[in-house]
Amino acid sequence: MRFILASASPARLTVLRGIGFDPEVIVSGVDESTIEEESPGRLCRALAKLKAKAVAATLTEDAYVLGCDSVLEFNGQTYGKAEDAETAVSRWKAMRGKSGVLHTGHCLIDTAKQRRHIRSSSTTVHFADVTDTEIAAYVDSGEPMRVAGAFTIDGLGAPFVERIEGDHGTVVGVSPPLLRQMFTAWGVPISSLWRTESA
Ligand SMILES: Nc1nc2c(ncn2[C@H]2C[C@H](O)[C@@H](COP(=O)(O)OP(=O)(O)OP(=O)(O)O)O2)c(=O)[nH]1
Repeated sequence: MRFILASASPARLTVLRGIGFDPEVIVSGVDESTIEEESPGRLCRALAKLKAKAVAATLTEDAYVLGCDSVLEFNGQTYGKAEDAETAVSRWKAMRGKSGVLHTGHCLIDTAKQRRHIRSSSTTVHFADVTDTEIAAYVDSGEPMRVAGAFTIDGLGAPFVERIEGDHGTVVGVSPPLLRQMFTAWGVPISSLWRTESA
């Protein structure tokens, strides 16, 4: 059955290909501002559901559809991407030397059997005590404005993350162990999603 990633995220596509999937990308194009939730867990799950449902509604053939959304919980606030350089600098000056929780919502839809999982995974991220100069250089790279939480764990931001508690994929944007749990709950072995060499 087709596996559709309802996300524009190159990072999510890389993770899914890395675990042997053969995902097709259909970007949902939804307006994320329509969802307001106090808790970061509820927010990322609601946004993941919005994206997956929007794409599933366009399909004429059966498929698994995965929508995701990542947010950073820090100091009691919930953050997405840094909207501009000034915001990224002030966020990093607040985050350095401290920790936050990256929550990634996952909505997995099986259109053939009309079933759905909506779950999120959370990973605590400990930030290095970076200098003003490092923050300026990192923001100048443009990366913090492209990613949830204004940092990456596998890009230019990696040296600025001291350690994590939880799975790595959750920080990048999709959690392989959570995907396994969701498919296993449906009686679908994760290995059945591995692309065959001929594909
Ligand atoms: N490579 C990498 N990307 C990250 C990391 N943390 C967050 N991101 C990226 C993954 C997603 O592209 C983005 C999270 O924003 P969203 O969940 O809103 O997804 P995005 O807007 O990119 O695409 P989508 O809304 O799913 O079509 O940040 C990281 O540690 N590494």
